[in-house]
Amino acid sequence: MLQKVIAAVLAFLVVAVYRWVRVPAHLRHLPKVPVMPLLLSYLSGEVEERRVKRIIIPFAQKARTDVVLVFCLGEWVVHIVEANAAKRIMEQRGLRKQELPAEMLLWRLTGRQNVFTAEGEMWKRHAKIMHEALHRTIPIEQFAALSRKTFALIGDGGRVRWNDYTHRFSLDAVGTTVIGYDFEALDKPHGAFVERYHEVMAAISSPAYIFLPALERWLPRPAIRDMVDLLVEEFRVLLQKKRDHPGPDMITYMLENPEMSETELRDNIIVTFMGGHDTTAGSLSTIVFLLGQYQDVQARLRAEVASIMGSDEPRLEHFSRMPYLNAVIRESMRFNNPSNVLIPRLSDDPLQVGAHVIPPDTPFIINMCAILHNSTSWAEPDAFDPDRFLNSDKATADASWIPFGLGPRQCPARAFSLYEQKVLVSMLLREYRWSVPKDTVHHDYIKNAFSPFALSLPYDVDIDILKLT
Ligand code: HEM
Repeated sequence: MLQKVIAAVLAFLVVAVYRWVRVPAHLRHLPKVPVMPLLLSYLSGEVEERRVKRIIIPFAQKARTDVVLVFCLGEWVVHIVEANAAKRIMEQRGLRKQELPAEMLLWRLTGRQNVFTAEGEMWKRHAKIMHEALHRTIPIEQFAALSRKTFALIGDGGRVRWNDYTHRFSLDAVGTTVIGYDFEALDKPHGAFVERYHEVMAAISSPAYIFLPALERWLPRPAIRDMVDLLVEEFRVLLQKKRDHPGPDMITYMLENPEMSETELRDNIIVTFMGGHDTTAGSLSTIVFLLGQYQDVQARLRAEVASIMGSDEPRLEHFSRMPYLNAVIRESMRFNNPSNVLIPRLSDDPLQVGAHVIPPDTPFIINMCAILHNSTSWAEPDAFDPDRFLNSDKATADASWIPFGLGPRQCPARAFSLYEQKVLVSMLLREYRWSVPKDTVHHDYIKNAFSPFALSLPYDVDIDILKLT
């Protein structure tokens, strides 16, 4: 009897799983990444970047395709893995971001009335204000002041956990320049606000709740919800303070705009805060790690910085005369691209990609990680080689370099973030020399922490740093 029950339960489970992972009829013409390795990867909590490099890229290469079907969050999603195909698609009209599951706690934090999630007229209004605010000036002096503050903390050097500094640096950079509020992350790493933010993000990032958002209904987390609400309230208070003490920042600029409602203002502060620091921090962790690993690149870059900037304060015009710095940053952002995938999109119309047609209303993802490591665009994609942005491959390399996204919704803070990185890296090179310890955890490849937004955030980036005399 017991055997029959077990057999029935097993049969039921097999049928349920088969139905769950079965490709719908209208997508069966597309090359499908095998589902079992994907499921094992999700279950093991593997980060997006590894999954793409280990499973998706090899499959696409073998199948010689620019389009693959990937099972994710209970549905089949089309991934675009080649730069030209991605560009053509993102220029199409009638694209919209797919709404992620409503249960996700993330929405309680960010709301939905912000430039990141809005569509149509609301998005145009928000994007215009954000674009103007971010392009008024590039706060080079503020980036330089924060770099000096970081060096004061590092002192004469020794072994330094660099990713900790990059997070504090980039949080204060976005705080003081965009939001107009000093979170004092460099001065007070354990300040109440910063701690609460990290706690909330760790809870939101729980892989189980990311891959099965319905858990939020089945196993609700009231204590975490309260913490999220408290954080949202802190952002509201911050907005009120900005009303009373306006300054030369993006939030003041938004407040001057009569069309922005209170909720829109608050939601935009939160997404700018979130989008504005982890990405750049991840990138700065990668660059400095790679410069520590490739001593020849570090020495060559230091020589360029010395010849152009000397001992001057960094100025905008210095950076247009530093092609190698530009190449190193581009190559680092390609090698361990900070943001791996764009938010899934839907199209009202069928989309033609080479020989394949993506039916209307099918979720598709621009897989930036796969594109930035696709061997049709990049010779030896797994090698760190800044010269590819300077030599005869430069035109192809520049055209396929898409870490800030594509189309009208690409990152409005691209220049802001690149200058933030250029200032810190050039000043660091003038101040210090560094190397990677032999026992680094990143020996075979750069290890990134799990991120609910599929970011590449290297952890435990220790460097041995020495002050130059
Ligand atoms: C290395 C640094 C950064 C990277 C790699 C990056 C990457 C991206 C990407 C790929 C997108 C497009 C997302 C999509 O279309 O699905 C995006 C959008 C966005 N980013 Fe960034 N970003 C960075 C820094 C920043 C900073 C510093 C800020 C704010 C100060 C910022 C604010 C935004 C906003 C508001 C959007 C939404 C734009 C829209 O939907 O119209 N980003 N970013």
